[in-house]
Amino acid sequence: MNKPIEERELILAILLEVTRDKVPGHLALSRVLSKYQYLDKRERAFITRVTEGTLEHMIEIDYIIDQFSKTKTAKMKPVIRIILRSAVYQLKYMDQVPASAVCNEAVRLAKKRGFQNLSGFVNGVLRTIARQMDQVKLPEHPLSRRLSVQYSIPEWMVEMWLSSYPEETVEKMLSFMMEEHPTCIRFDPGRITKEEIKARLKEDGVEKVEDHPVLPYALWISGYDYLGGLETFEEGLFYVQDASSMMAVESLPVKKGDSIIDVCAAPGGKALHAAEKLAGTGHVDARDLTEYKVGLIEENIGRSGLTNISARQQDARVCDEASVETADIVIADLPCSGLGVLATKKDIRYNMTPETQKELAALQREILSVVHRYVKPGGTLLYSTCTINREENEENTAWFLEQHREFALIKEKQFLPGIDPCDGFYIAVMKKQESK
Ligand SMILES: C[S@@+](CC[C@H](N)C(=O)[O-])C[C@H]1O[C@@H](n2cnc3c(N)ncnc32)[C@H](O)[C@@H]1O
Repeated sequence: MNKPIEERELILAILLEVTRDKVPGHLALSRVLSKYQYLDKRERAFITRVTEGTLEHMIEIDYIIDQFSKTKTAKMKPVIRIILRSAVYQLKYMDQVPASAVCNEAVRLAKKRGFQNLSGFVNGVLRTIARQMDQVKLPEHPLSRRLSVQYSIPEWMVEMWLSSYPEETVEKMLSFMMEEHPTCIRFDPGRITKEEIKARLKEDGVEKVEDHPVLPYALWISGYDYLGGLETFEEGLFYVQDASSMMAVESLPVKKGDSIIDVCAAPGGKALHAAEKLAGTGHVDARDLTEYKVGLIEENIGRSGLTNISARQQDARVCDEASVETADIVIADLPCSGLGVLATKKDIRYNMTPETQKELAALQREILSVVHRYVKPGGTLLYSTCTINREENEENTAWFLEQHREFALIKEKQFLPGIDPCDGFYIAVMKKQESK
């Protein structure tokens, strides 16, 4: 079997799922990698690099294609558009693949997918781009358009951030979102020491393991093949979680014996972290909307070996009367637009819209209006999101505090990627007054 063609067919299938069917990129990719286990390390790396890279640079790539093609990318057939996009990514960003091979494989794939009539078009556009790539200039004005093309972030997002943060901060954020970053993991120091987990990761074939600069139980790992294939992962010796999420739980006054409710817990990152902090005491009640999501939390609880945490299905918009004033801590890590994690989830930027953000901000208010009631007098409410958008973050917290004078803001922080050593993330810790 001719391997290069097969890899490119898989890349086409993944990118179609993501761009046409709106399947999250990391899911589409990991499904293919786990289905085609026989692919070797190099092939898996190629598929990962081209799919992630194409998604990451898609606005820039479309801009390049549109300079040379009479039919603009927006008007192209989805299969042809994807074939061109992934080929242009290889031409621009992968020196090790010869330009002629990129063009030939793209033409061959177009024919194989039944577009014999467009193979000349694919060939012509790609060979022109290969010859003239160096002459492509970024648009100069306005600034939002230049940054949008340069960093492949939709212009409306760039405009939103430029209206909230200085230009220099926005450019640092955008630049961070384009870079490759190691995977951040959390281990439980109550279960394994840092030296032991580092040694086990090395045995598992992980090439690089680094200490996180702030959190003693966080590590950055890179140079591994497939995470699900690592023994340390199977044994539940670590949990993949960005440091920003860890800092959310770190900012809570967790004490032994506490009763904690996490109202939107799946897949369980913060709930498990909180349960670890309880060190075998107290209880974490981890909830989510659907049975499927509860299953994900249960899978992670099973791997963790923790016994002071359980999962159940509960719609956070509906008040669970039995929980009112029962929790020392309520974690409300709510569904959000996810713009803080664009460095890892490359496709969110293309699926999010200002309208959806507004709907999410309203949903967050609806959930907060219900779940604050679970906090005991003197207890704590954590509101967090993994996004960078004042409407979902600071404005929602201000609105909540205005409505609920019994809560006081203890800590508020917007982590910014490229500025803080983590993804973009928002935390508001609020304390409920003691009963009179
Ligand atoms: C940001 S994620 C939570 C991440 C989680 N806290 C962690 O650290 O792993 C938001 C979660 O809210 C859940 N969700 C959305 N609407 C919900 C609702 N009405 N009730 C409960 N959970 C909901 C989603 O299924 C999703 O799992």
